[in-house]
Amino acid sequence: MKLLISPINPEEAIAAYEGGADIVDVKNPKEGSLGANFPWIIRSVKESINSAKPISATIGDFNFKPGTASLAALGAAVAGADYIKVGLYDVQTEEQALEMLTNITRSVKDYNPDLKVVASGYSDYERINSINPHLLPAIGAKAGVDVVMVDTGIKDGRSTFEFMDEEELTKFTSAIRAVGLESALAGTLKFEDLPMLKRIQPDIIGVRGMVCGGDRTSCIKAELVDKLKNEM
Ligand SMILES: O=C[C@H](O)COP(=O)(O)O
Repeated sequence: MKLLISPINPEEAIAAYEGGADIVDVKNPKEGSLGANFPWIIRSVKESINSAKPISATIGDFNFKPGTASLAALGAAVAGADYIKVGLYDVQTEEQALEMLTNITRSVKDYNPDLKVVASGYSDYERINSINPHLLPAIGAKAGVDVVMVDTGIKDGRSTFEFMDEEELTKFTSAIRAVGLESALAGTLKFEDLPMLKRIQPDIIGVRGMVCGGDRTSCIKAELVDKLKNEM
């Protein structure tokens, strides 16, 4: 399992890197679960760790706006992101998800075919009226994305494990693997979830709150990233 840590600025990015993050994921929680940060923050995060690790950038919790999302995805790519992550937030149908992901992927890969696109659904999709994440492996494969993920849409302390149990998450990651993509799990993960995560074996786990000491509005602590990396 690779460890993706979500800092909001270069100082936190350095803590994530020093603690042993495998992917440094720039986001802006003020704009939502997968809120986008500014291009200059993405660039300065990349510079702060001397491009020593891949950079991921979220482009937002999106409703059905394929053009806007494609342009945002290109912006993240130009700013230096290696992984471009989109949240299908207010996207309800398979057709909408496919149109979003196909255009975002084209936008990113036309710029640089080596960059990776991450399609994120939400474990709490029912409470945000979004698409069921179990539909995303097939749609993601058809659209040409690289990683399929789940996170929580509402950051109110409830974890992905409250919405999808071990059996369901195992089924989700297996379906992603079966179509040849990488899987990522996130959403208020905690240290005590590690045994279950090890059994599920996603390719990537994504965290913020856990390495801020439990409060995601606080800041990332290198020693907690290090502890997590060791326990993984
Ligand atoms: O991509 C990962 C998310 O930022 C996870 O944040 P969280 O652990 O605070 O839910």
